[in-house]
Amino acid sequence: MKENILIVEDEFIVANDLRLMLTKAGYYVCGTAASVNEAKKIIEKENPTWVLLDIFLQDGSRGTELADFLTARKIGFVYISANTNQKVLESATATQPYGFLVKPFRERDLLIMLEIAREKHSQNLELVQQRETLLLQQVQSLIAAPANPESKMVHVPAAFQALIPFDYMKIDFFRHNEQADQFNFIRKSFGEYEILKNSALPESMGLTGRDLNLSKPKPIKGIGGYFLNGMDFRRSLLDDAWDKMLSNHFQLEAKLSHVFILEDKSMAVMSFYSRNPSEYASSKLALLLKANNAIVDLLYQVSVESSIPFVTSIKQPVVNNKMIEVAPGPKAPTTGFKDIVGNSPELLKVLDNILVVSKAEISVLITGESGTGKEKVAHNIHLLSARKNKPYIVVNCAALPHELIESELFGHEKGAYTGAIEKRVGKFELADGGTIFLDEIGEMPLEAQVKLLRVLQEKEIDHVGGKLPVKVNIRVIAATNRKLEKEVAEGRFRLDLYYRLNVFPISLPPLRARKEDIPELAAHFLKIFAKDTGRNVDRFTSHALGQLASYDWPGNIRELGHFIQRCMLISTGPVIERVELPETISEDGKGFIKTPALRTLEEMEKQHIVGVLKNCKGKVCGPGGAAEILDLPPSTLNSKMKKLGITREYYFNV
Ligand SMILES: Nc1ncnc2c1ncn2[C@@H]1O[C@H](COP(=O)(O)OP(=O)(O)OP(=O)(O)O)[C@@H](O)[C@H]1O
Repeated sequence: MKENILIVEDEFIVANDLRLMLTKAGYYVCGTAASVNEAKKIIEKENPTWVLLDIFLQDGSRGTELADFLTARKIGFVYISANTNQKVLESATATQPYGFLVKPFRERDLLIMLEIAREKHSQNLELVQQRETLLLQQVQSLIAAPANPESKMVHVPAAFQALIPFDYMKIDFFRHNEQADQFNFIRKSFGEYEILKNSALPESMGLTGRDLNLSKPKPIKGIGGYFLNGMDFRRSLLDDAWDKMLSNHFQLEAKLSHVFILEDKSMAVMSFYSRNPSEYASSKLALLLKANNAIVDLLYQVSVESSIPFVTSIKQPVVNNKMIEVAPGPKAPTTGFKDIVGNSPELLKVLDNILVVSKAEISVLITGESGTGKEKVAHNIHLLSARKNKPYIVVNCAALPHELIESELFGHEKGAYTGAIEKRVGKFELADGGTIFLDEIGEMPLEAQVKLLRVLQEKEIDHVGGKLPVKVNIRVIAATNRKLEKEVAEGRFRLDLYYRLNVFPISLPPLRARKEDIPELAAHFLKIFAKDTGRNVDRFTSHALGQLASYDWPGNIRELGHFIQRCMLISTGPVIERVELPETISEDGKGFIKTPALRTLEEMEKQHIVGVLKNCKGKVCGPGGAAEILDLPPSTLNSKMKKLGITREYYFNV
């Protein structure tokens, strides 16, 4: 069946050009609208598969205004605009389109974008479906849990966290439009919240009764929900003293709020707040709406059956999570993560994402500097997925010899080329039924990228020298420490492959952006190495921990791990009192600051490689590259650099 496209474009010539290109390519154009209102009428009548949306329309309406209308109907849309102003781009991106085409464009760009959008749309529908199911399951299992209302309340935030991310959440219960109870949930670590009831939160912020009277939460004006991101949220604070107080205290930048009418006609408002200024979107409100009945039942249960007396006075005693008896609610997801340590908000966000995406079958692209834990994240996604009992195959694309890459990935037949004396099963076939993790995907040569694209599209591989394609059932997780958008722009990475892999991006923060995780990581590594070596070293002094936290760790967690291993080996007692920090890049980025520590062979090797890389202006392989000068195969140099934690920061821009 032909795909049905609506064009929302007020410039006749552009609209006509689009119509001609699309018709020629086999699409059916069901209409052209010059305004948002006109578009809505056509959409109701024609139910298009796709809408191409201009952003600024002459009647003053904006294409972005249609986004919610289309999302609610599960219709995919892509923007076509001449305006690439960052603010416009940001507001368009917040509506989660399937693509963005900048005018003027070529016919080919339009068609490729539509093809990618189609793929993304179908994967997105799967993700939406999976999120809806997950939220419903979590809320329903909480309703069914044999626990008292207070205990259930303790588990409410964890049921929502991964689906509607927040740093702080509150539930206000209203009776006869008067506030009856308020529960505040402050995220502390994965699956752990501080819960403060009524006046306990403002009191904990040091506010007095007078402040509180001035900043009471606003009464409910209407039903339904809304969200405010970034500037819109900040503007709303001008006439919402309560939110202003909260946002100042917790550095909040976005809010999503929804009113639920309970069985006895009382009301409950769930409000989620995030430090991320673009956290919320209509898709998250839609999620709450989908689970509306279950959420209403849950909120009714915890409000009506609550044995906590309704509090009208700010003098009521504090009720926090330590005082509420905790009974078994839905299974806490915390237990599922293997070898991941840390509690910083940045890491918690990553864990939320792992939880959500592990249940879907879609591709994941993990980005982050070297040593930030990309492989750990990929492995955890596999372990939490339905494929957990099937193979998990790791391929380091940087270490594959260029001439053998296809045979390594896809396998070869006996005699396919000189030296192919045996048939070889490739990594994709080994991963059949399970997950393949393509590490350092940015290093994959263009020819192999074409083949990979085919595997993703057709779900089949061709053996080198083989006659027939072989079906494979695999989930692909890819990772890179490169900026793939830059690689695409410079022609080293295929745009279509990028879009296919980037269905669900997870970005890992560098260690310097989450220094609060350093003490926990340090203790974690110490424990592991003490066990491995049988040495009795089990603590750092706070001075040593302070030293560790003061360093930027360009090699991230891997470098920290190696360093702690060395500290342990040279320590003479059970406590590491102070550390000699590794060499670091000087502020001008040009040289090392020397520390008086005696160098290990590894450090010498590292310094030598960095020196050569600097001389080669960062060129690793090819003529005049570091590998040639060091007389090493590029794959060996790459793995040495990885092992020694040599990242681009060490040798670039010098
Ligand atoms: N959150 C974490 N908690 C504990 N250990 C971690 C964590 N993240 C990473 N590590 C450890 O740090 C090291 C590097 O992690 P990993 O190999 O996953 O990083 P990477 O980003 O894939 O690196 P590269 O880009 O070089 O391939 C490993 O030893 C891993 O066990």
